Amino acid sequence: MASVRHIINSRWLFHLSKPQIVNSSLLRLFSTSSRCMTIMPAWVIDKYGSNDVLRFTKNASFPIINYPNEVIVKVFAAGLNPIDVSMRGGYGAATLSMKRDPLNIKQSDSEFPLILGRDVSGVIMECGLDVKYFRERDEVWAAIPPWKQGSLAEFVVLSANEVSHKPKSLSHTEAAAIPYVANTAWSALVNTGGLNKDNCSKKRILILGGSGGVGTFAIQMLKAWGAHVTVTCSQNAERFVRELGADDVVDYTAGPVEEPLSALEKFDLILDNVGGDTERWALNLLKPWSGAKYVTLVTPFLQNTDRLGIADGMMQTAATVATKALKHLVKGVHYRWGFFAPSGPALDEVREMVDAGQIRAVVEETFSFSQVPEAFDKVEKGHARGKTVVQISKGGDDL
Ligand SMILES: NC(=O)C1=CN([C@@H]2O[C@H](COP(=O)(O)OP(=O)(O)OC[C@H]3O[C@@H](n4cnc5c(N)ncnc54)[C@H](OP(=O)(O)O)[C@@H]3O)[C@@H](O)[C@H]2O)C=CC1
Repeated sequence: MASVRHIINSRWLFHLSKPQIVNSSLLRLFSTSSRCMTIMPAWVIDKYGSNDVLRFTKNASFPIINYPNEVIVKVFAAGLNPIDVSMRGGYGAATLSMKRDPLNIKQSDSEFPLILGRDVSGVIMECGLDVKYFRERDEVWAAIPPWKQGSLAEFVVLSANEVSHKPKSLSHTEAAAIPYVANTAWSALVNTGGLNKDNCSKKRILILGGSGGVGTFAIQMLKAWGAHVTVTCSQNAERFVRELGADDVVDYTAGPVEEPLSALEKFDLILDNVGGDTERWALNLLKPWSGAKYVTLVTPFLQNTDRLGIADGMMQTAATVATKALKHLVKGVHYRWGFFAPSGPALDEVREMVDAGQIRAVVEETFSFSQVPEAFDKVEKGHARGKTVVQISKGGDDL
């Protein structure tokens, strides 16, 4: 399925390489039907700050299909992630603003009003003319890149290559709990870590921070692929992560976690969802000279560009990662940074695992569209046990 989609969508590259040929008078020609809606309800922010910058409006700009490979999705449910809380406070603004497509933000140079929310489950309302893999009324799920307007709104526009058909076995609320953490775990474990369903069966994987969004997904995917999975989490999450499939569980609240971990057989890959001082000891837990990798999701990349500007921030980042990679390479282990990467084809593969009963959605709490500030409060307090989801509009099968 994914390969068919790759072939079909290779046509997009021509159009995407020439965005300058698109002008406003041509925009409507790219979509299969005309629209009369110009505004929609959404939660927006007009400046960076704490929860009080969140503002509900009925007059947010309706998304427009600016490129022929785009689709408009009516949002039934939106998942929240720690990055939404960070972006509300201005995290990544320098880099993300640079990546924002001027055709997909308002005519002003500003990113505001900005719509947060990175996960969506909903139904396709409109397709660009080059979209072959999807049709109007298809039920879909997707993770929205942080440089695009988000899903805390009634509609969102996405590239078709970011979108995937939703698993039939999940409600929209459940489906909205998966795409962002799935695309992140996939990028870190598959693209960066080199794991796949065929090479995991004899591998020992350590997940630092297993009880949150990324961890709960990663445990299930790795167990479906036959890996042995060790997890660190709080003592009160032990049963929860074991139910998801974790083989060994180490309580990080009981004392320095590196001591019990070093008593275990060494690992082939470590996924670090915690950061901080973990780098000081975690790489010693890998099997040296065997291709073993440490992949951390907690990187200073966006902080560097926020603090130093794009050019200096990127130079600082490159220098930091190169120095660390070299330092560990001489000890026989690989040091890597992992990043979220939007991918509809990866979600196609995840859908198959979900519909086969190998991965379940872990929804910790749901909120209504009027409760978005409360949902942010929940995520900001931390101690996640799975995902927080906002139900956006009536009409989904579960709403
Ligand atoms: N680089 C990238 O592109 C991306 C990076 N990330 C980053 O990855 C990290 C994980 O994301 P996500 O899973 O969504 O976050 P969540 O907030 O959903 O989960 C974090 C989990 O870690 C647990 N935890 C906290 N401290 C420790 C510790 N010292 N040891 C073990 N567990 C701990 C928390 O529970 P408790 O405190 O109760 O123990 C919580 O369950 C975040 O820092 C996020 O910013 C996420 C996505 C993309």
